[in-house]
Amino acid sequence: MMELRQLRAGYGEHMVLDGIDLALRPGEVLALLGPNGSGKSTLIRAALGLLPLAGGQVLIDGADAAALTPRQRAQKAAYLPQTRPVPNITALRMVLHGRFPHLTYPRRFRQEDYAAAMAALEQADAACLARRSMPELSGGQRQRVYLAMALAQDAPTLFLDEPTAFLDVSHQLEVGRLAGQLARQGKAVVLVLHDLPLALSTADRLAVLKGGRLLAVDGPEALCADGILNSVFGIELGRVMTDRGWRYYYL
Ligand SMILES: Nc1ncnc2c1ncn2[C@@H]1O[C@H](COP(=O)(O)OP(=O)(O)OP(=O)(O)O)[C@@H](O)[C@H]1O
Repeated sequence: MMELRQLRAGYGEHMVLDGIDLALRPGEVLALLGPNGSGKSTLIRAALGLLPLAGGQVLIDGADAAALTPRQRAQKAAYLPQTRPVPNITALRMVLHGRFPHLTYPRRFRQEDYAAAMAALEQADAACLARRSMPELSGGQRQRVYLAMALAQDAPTLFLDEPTAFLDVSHQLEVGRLAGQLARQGKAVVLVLHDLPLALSTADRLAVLKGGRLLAVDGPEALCADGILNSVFGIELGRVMTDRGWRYYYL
C-alpha cells in the first residue's frame, strides 16, 4: 500500500502541493479531482518519485519509498501519464515496454512477457491493434495502447492520469468498469478524471484538490451531499437512484 504523508512538492521556487496526506488502499478506486492546475499530475509525479519532494514522505508497504531503486518503484506502481511521445514501433512493442521492470539479465522478453502484453492489450480492448505502428493509430486507439502498457506492468498501484482522454463514450465507460475490476483484483487504482458523473459512479473514494491542498477525501454519496464539488468547480450536480445505484448529472 502506498501512503503520502505531509507531502510537499513543486517546481523550483513554485511550491504546488502542501501537506498532502493520502492513503491509496488496495482494492479501491480513488478518483483524484480538481480544477486545471490544482496539482493532480504533480501529486502523481511526486508519489512516483518522478519529482523531488520538498517535504514529507511516500511510504510503500510501510517503508520509505526514497530507499527504492527506480526499477523497484516501477514494480510497485504503474503510471499512465497525460501525454507521451509516439515512437515508431508497433503497439505490441510499446506495451512490452511495460514489462521492463520485470526483466532480469539479459533483459530479453520471455514468453510470459508476450503473454502479459497480449492479455493487457485485450483488457484495454486493443488486441486488434497489436501489429499496427503507433504513429498510424488514432488518438483514442493510442490511448488504449498506453493504458495496456500500464496494465502490462502488473503493479499493485496504478495511476491513470486522464485515461479517458480521446476515448469515445463506450470506451470511457469501459475504463470505468476496468478500474473497478482491477480494484476487485486487489489493486489500488488512482484515476484523474474531469468527468465528475463518471468519477462519482466509478470511484469508491474521491479526493478533491484545490490550490495544491486536499479539501476532502470521501465516498461519492457523502461528497455529493456535502456540496463541495459544486463549490470547487462552480457547478451544480444532481443525482438519481437507478437500478444500478446512484447516477450523477450536471444541472
Ligand atoms: N514542469 C513544470 N514546471 C513548472 N510548473 C509546472 C510544471 N508542471 C506543472 N506546473 C505547474 O504546477 C501547477 C499544477 O499543475 P498540474 O499539472 O499538477 O495540475 P493538474 O491539476 O494536473 O492540471 P490539469 O487538470 O490541467 O491537468 C500549475 O500551476 C502548473 O502551471
